Amino acid sequence: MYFCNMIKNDTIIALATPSGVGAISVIRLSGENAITIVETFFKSIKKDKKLSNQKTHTIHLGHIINKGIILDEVLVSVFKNPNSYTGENVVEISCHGSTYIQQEIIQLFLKNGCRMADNGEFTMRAFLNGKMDLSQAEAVADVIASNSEASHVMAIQQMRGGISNELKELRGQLLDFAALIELELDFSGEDVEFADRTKFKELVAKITFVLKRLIDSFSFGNAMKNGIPVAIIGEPNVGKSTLLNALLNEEKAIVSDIAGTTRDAIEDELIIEGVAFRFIDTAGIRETEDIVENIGIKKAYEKAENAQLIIFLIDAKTENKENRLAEIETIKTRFPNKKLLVIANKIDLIPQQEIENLQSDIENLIPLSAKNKVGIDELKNELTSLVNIGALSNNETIVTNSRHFEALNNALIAISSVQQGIDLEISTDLFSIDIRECLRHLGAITGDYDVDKDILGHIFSNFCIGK
Ligand SMILES: Nc1nc2c(c(=O)[nH]1)N(C=O)[C@@H](CNc1ccc(C(=O)N[C@@H](CCC(=O)O)C(=O)O)cc1)CN2
Ligand SMILES: Nc1nc2c(ncn2[C@@H]2O[C@H](COP(=O)(O)OP(=O)(O)OP(=O)(O)O)[C@@H](O)[C@H]2O)c(=O)[nH]1
Ligand SMILES: [Mg+2]
Repeated sequence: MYFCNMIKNDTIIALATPSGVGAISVIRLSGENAITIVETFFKSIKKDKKLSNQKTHTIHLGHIINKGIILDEVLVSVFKNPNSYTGENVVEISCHGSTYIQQEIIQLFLKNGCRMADNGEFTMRAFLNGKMDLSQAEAVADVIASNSEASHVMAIQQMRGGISNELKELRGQLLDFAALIELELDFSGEDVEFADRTKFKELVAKITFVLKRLIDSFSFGNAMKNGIPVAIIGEPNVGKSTLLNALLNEEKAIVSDIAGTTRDAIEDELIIEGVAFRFIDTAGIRETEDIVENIGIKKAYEKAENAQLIIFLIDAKTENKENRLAEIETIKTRFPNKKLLVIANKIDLIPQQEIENLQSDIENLIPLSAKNKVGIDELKNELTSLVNIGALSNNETIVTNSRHFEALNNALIAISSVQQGIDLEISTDLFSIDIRECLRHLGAITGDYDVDKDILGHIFSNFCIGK
């Protein structure tokens, strides 16, 4: 149903700026009749100036007038098919930012030949009219959502065609080979070879290489986009919630000297040096009969399991030093594949000499006092150094979209079958199907190949209105 609207080329309208009061609001129309609809109600300050006679990419001052009543003084921008964001006729009306004016203007045009745009419908039209490919259109939503330098860099790179450029040429070359190999099949009686086998093998190897690199980039890209999850775990009362609050600079979690204060995991995001981290404070881990606390402890382990980084917090002041070393070992064996940061909290309670002893006992230990906010900056530095953001500055394509990730994996499976076919020297007609399969998955990323209408509807429904 959602999509039914979308395939029409009627004229759509939406507020392009946030709803609410602002200095100026922009109302955007797109479609065949956008210019003529606005023209009916727009009176230029220049005598006899008609919008439909104006050149594309021009701006005009005048008034929106309905039945002799001036609604507002506005600036109107005209974009003419095909030279616009959507590729259709587009008009943008910059009016004063009162919600009353916004609504009156939108209502006026709704009564006169427009309909409300669905979420993402402007960008969907840009895609359907060939202004951008599907992965670029998807990146528009990421650009809008980006809230850190890292997620912004990746989204802009994608919007400018990162993954598309990387795949376009390879897909084109594979398509050529597919055609040649299928041509050979037509001559199957005769022993002809149109497709150069050596070059074909090189291409398959190259595609495999590029796909693997893109697939590998996803876990990094995904973490950068959504924030790197950092679980804070440790025994009750060691100061996990205090640390969360100190990092966020906000009293987010309840702190008390009662062991077992935190039950539910508490999360919040913090951007450090342009990278988003998602800190997760958890229930203190211990043996207990308390049912609710036990649920919290189980959750703490789950959070650690799903995190990229684990902060294991210990109390700097303890009688039982052996026990503490054993605990660190237990955490290391329980989460062998995680980056683990061991932090000793409450150093304000012990003398300097003991801090140094601790550091020589425990490798890479970070000493701090969460309560007094001592050592927090050192922890932040450590966190950023653990995240290798080199890939970002190298301008490498990083996959952040799970739809692309899935398509890349499917393409890799298909190209691996092709590779197997080559290795086993089986007849080409048996693996030409796999070549087509690979092409199909690569094409799905850029929208060059039969992307399901439901998938399109799904992709664009996640946009905000007016985009
Ligand atoms: N006012 C306004 N600002 C905006 C947008 C918009 O639609 N309106 N954009 C919306 O996301 C972004 C800019 N993207 C745009 C991309 C293409 C065209 C455009 O008119 N393209 C034509 C002509 C290019 C030219 O010759 O200058 C074209 O592609 O043919 C406009 C905006 C961000 N800022
Ligand atoms: N002296 C000192 N006390 C601290 C420090 N950090 C936390 N505390 C105190 O330690 C007690 C426990 O702190 P919490 O942050 O609630 O500890 P927690 O690890 O979240 O405890 P649970 O939620 O019960 O697992 C509180 O009384 C804090 O004020 C510190 O750096 N120095
Ligand atoms: Mg707590």
